Amino acid sequence: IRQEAETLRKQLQAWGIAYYTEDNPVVEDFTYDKAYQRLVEIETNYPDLITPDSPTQQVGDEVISDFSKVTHEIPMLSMGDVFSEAELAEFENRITNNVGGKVDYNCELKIDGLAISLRYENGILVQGSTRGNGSIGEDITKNLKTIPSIPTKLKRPLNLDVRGECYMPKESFAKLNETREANGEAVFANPRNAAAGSLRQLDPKVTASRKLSTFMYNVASFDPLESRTQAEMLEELHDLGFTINPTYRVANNVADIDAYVDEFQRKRSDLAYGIDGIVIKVNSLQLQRSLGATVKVPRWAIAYKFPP
Ligand SMILES: COc1nc2nc(N)nc(N)c2nc1C
Repeated sequence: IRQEAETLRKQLQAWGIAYYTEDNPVVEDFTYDKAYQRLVEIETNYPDLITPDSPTQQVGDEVISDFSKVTHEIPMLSMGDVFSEAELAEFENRITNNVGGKVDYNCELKIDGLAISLRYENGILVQGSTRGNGSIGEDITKNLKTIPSIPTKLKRPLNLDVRGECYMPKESFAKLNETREANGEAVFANPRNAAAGSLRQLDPKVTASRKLSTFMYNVASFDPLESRTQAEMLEELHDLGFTINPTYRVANNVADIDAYVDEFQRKRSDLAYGIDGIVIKVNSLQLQRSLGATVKVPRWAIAYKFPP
């Protein structure tokens, strides 16, 4: 029993380090939980086997492993997905019927990264967080402040929440995995996991070393902005100091949307970052507001997903 307790302690400690500091779980949560429960069972029956360094004694454990929580005043929505141009036409039909006429759309690349929200007060970055479940995310302000493309001070003293995608460029991803492999560490499966793991680091210096970047695409503003359309909003974000993805394009009909989709399905492998599809949004912000959202997704936007 003493030997079993010792082995369990060593395993849980090694797994805990990989999970909490490398954010790179080397075992399924289930395996970790089973071992943890067995150790608790042994220590309950044989208290003299409890050691101060046992994972069951590290009360601070849950603190270092968890970031403090952030409530999104304006929920961070996800989006409905479509997988064919026929479904895309159905989306456009729904909008036309709902609005009672043809509208313009803004087409944007769907970056394969991690959704983040940046909170500015009087133009100063005061908080940065992950989407989480849409209403409650994790406070990763310190980590986000290490990313060069995120302005800590805006060109205007505005109060706003800006949403966008944090991603790891393909090249940084390849280099990171080369280094990890050379150091005998587990490699990340894809740039999205690498970005997520790098953002959820407890040590901002590790985040800073991962060469992350951002494309911002949405403003949940508390101060009125000038822009009247999605495309103008992207330009306004750019003028405020954010990095936006310049490939966006206004489309007036389904044929133009299909052309954009086909173009970037072809260009996908040449891009410096991963994309998992295209986002098509009603361009008029006033129409976006009047179309509104369901509990989980906006009615005025759809994601056309590429095959993996
Ligand atoms: C309006 O909501 C959204 N807009 C988006 N736009 C782009 N370009 N990429 C996304 N991943 C995205 N995601 C969401 C939830």
